[in-house]
This record gives sequence, C-alpha cells and structure tokens, in this order.
Amino acid sequence: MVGVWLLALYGLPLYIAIKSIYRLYFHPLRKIPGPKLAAITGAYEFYFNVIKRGMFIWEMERLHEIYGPIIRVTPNEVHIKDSSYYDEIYASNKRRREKVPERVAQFDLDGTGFSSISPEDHRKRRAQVEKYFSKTSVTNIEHVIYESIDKLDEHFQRAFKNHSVVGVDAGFAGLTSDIIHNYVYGFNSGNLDHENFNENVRDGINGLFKLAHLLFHIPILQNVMKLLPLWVLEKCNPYAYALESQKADLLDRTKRFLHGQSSELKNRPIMEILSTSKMPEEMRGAARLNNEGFAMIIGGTETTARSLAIAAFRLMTNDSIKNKLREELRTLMPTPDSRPTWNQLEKLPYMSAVVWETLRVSTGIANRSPRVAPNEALVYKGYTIPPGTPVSETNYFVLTDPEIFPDPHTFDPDRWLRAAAKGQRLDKYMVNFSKGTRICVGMNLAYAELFLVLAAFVRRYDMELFETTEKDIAFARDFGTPYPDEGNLCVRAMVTKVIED
Ligand code: HEM
Repeated sequence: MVGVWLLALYGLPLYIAIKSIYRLYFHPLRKIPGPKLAAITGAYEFYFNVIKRGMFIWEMERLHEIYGPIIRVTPNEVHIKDSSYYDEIYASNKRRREKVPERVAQFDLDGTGFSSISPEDHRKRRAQVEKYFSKTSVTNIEHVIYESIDKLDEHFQRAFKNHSVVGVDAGFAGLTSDIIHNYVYGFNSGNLDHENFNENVRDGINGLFKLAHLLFHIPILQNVMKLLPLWVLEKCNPYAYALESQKADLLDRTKRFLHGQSSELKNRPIMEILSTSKMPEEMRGAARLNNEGFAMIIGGTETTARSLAIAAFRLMTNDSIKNKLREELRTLMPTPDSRPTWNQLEKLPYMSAVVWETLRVSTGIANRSPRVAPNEALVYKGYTIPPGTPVSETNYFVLTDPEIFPDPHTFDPDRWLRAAAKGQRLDKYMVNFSKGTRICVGMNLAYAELFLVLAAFVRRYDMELFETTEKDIAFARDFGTPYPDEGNLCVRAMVTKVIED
C-alpha cells in the first residue's frame, strides 16, 4: 500500500515533468509559436473555457496579437488567424480532411454526419439527408415557413393592440424550432401556439451548448448524465435535464417510425423516410437515427433564430437602413402581407446585402472546429504543420477581419453593394456555414428563413426596443454559439405600428 502512495508521490510529478519536456522540446509542433503553458497542457484551455466560462476565444485573440497569425493553442493543435488561409484548412473533397474525435464527442451525436471523423463515413451519412436540404427541397417547403410567419404575426398584432412587450428572440426561436421539428420529425412543437413562445424549448439546446466545454474536458460526465434517471438529473442540473428529456422524447418518436407508424402527413418527415428499409440496415439503429435528427434540430433552431434576432435589433436601431429596405421591398411586396418567394427576394440587392451583413455580424458558430489533414503537411508562412495535426481557424476572426470588412463591428449592409460595384467578392470570406465538404447541410433552409422572415418583419411592423441594449446581444462568451456575458441572448420590443399600406 505504501508502495502505491510512494509511486504516486514521485511517479506522477516525474511523468508530468517528462511529458512537459517532450511537448516543449521534442514534439513535432515545438517550433510553432505560443505560450509554453498552452504547449504543455490542455489545462490552459480548460481554465479559460470552463473556469472562466467560454473565454478561450478572447485569450486566443490576445495570443495572436503577441505571437502572430499562427499559434499552438493546445499541446496538439495549431490555430491560424489569417482569412486567406481558411480554404486550405476547410478544403473541398479533393484534399482529405478529417474531424477530431474529442472535439465532436462533447456533443454526444454518435453516428451522425456531423460527428463523422473520416470523409468516407461522412459522405455515407450525409448523402442520406443532403437532398432534403437542397435549394429545390427548401423552396418546396416555403409554405411551412409562411405558416409560422403568420402565427408570429398574430403575436405581434396582439402585442400592438395590448401595448405589451414581445420577446422577439423567443418568437424567432419558436419559429425556427417549429419549422425544423415539423420538417424533420413531422410534429408541431407548438412553440408559436404558446403565449411566451414556449421559451423553455430552447433550454435543451442551450443546455447542450453551455455544458459543451465541460463535457469536452471531462467526457466521463457524458456517461454519468446518461445513466442518471431524468428525475435525478432535474434536481442536479436543469440544463442537462432539459437536454436529456428532449432527446428521450425524440428517440421515442424515432422508434415509432422504425416500427412502421406513419405520420400520415402529405410531406413525410425526414425521420420517417430515413427509417424505411431503403436506409442501409447498419445505419437504421434508433439511437443513430435519432442523433441524426437531433443534429438537425440543434443546427436548425438557435443559430438561425439568433441571426434573426440580431437583424431585428440592428433594424430597430437604424431607421435609415430599415426604411431603405422597406422601400425596396415595396417593389416586390405591394401589400404588407404579400408573399414573395425566397428566389424573388434574393434578387433584391439591398435585401441580400442586409442578409449577408446579418450573417456576418451574428457569427453563427463561435467555437473552432479543427480539421486534420492526415496525409498532407500544411505549410503556413514558413511553418510546416505535420500530417495528422488538428488545425483550426475561428469563423468570428474572419468575419470581423478589418482588412476585409473595414469597421467590422458596424452593421453596414451597404458595404456589400460598394464591394460589388468595385468587383470585389466579399462573399468568399463568408465562413458562417464553414467551407469545404463539411459545410452546413442546413444552409439553404437558414437562408430561406432569413429572407422570408426578415422581409415580412420589415414590411409589416415598426418596433422599438424595450429594456434591451447592446450587452443583451453582444458576443461575450463562446459556448459553441456566441452568448452575452450573462444569461442568453435577449431582444424585447414594443410593436409601435402595424403598417397598413
Ligand atoms: C445561420 C444559421 C446556421 C449557421 C451559422 C450554421 C453553421 C454551421 C457550421 C459552421 C457548421 C459546420 C460545423 C463543423 O465544422 O463542425 C454546420 C454544420 C451543420 N449544420 Fe448548420 N448552421 C446554420 C443553420 C442550420 C440549419 C437550419 C440546420 C438544419 C438542418 C443546420 C444543420 C447542420 C448540420 C446537421 C450540420 C453538420 C453537417 C455535416 O457535418 O455534414 N444548420 N452548421
């Protein structure tokens, strides 16, 4: 017994010392600049992301200012802050790129396209869902988006009549959540039927994001969460409870599809189609299928809703932008309740500029998602990054790069028109949806929602912010998506006018 203690007392420090020396002086990344502590231990990231809650992104920004555009951010990972290098890392299928197992495990979405490590697994899984998010497929469900817009309209009209405050962010999250649940699982999650938009529907997804850093550093907690009964989880951690109960409910629905229970809807939901025998047998396990569906629910709710809420905030605080957009929309929407298609709206130059600028300032995904080039050494400014090394860029740094987007924190849709007039292609730096083979599968749905919802919002109402300031929408912490310093993104407003002509 004494021997074990002695071994621990001397052996552990010795092990740490040897490992630190190796990582500093013999590791293949030893020549990449960065702080010694980050090269020695992942505890550096743990401190900023877990203890200081989602702050590693700002520490990386500080380190880049000190060490330059390439740094070693963890013992095994390189981070680059150079917008012109993004396509090298997030490359197309001509160059093999893999994901990093530990970086996807934290989301507990085993067996999905999102969590696939190799391009082969990814292609096999993504091929099953990709066609339902093509431009044509999304265009075919525009009526579903309009149904939700009409429901949201009832809330805004009521708020106008009653002079009551409306939770704009919650309304948009209710809308995106209803649409994606309907499309993927074929049921109405009913958020827009609730007076408060069923705000707690976001708790599960917020829970996933808020726990992600902890689950990355202490993966065993994932198993603990799964083992504990829901009632225990409810008492220990409300986020974990919301997350696990949402997943359990969806799993139940997936199992019913697998047992042949049809939704009897005209447009069959994606999960029902995936559950049929056309799906290769080995990919038809309930848990895997449900994870695939849940990945679409996660991807399809908060990201787009956050962009919509930020657009609403910016339009409420910039009358000249709102009026210019409204005038342009009048050319396509003679009455406030006209229903233009996404395709028609996309042809309006200022409308498109507002959507691009909205996506740019709302970031989308905050955390870095490294790629590995297993057979290729990447070369950056004289530094050779050995094959097999996780390398990342952070989307936010590209989207706010002052060399490409001068005065990057200003919401300025006209920048897109000025650039187009000069023949500049700013869109190649729009990395919100990532790039290459792993680009967001739901991108078309996100665009359709942004165009249709913003057009209706601007054409139909005037609103004033209520007890909402910059700090309520600011990107202060990275929990996978951007979060303000305290709580969740929040945009509240009063409807001051319902436009009638
Ligand atoms: C503004 C809205 C959105 C943004 C900014 C966004 C952003 C992203 C990004 C950056 C990725 C790559 C993640 C990585 O590299 O690990 C991604 C992947 C993904 N997104 Fe989105 N997304 C949005 C909307 C949606 C929607 C509406 C859906 C609904 C289906 C969705 C579903 C997914 C899925 C399933 C993946 C994994 C794709 C794969 O690996 O094949 N996203 N998204």
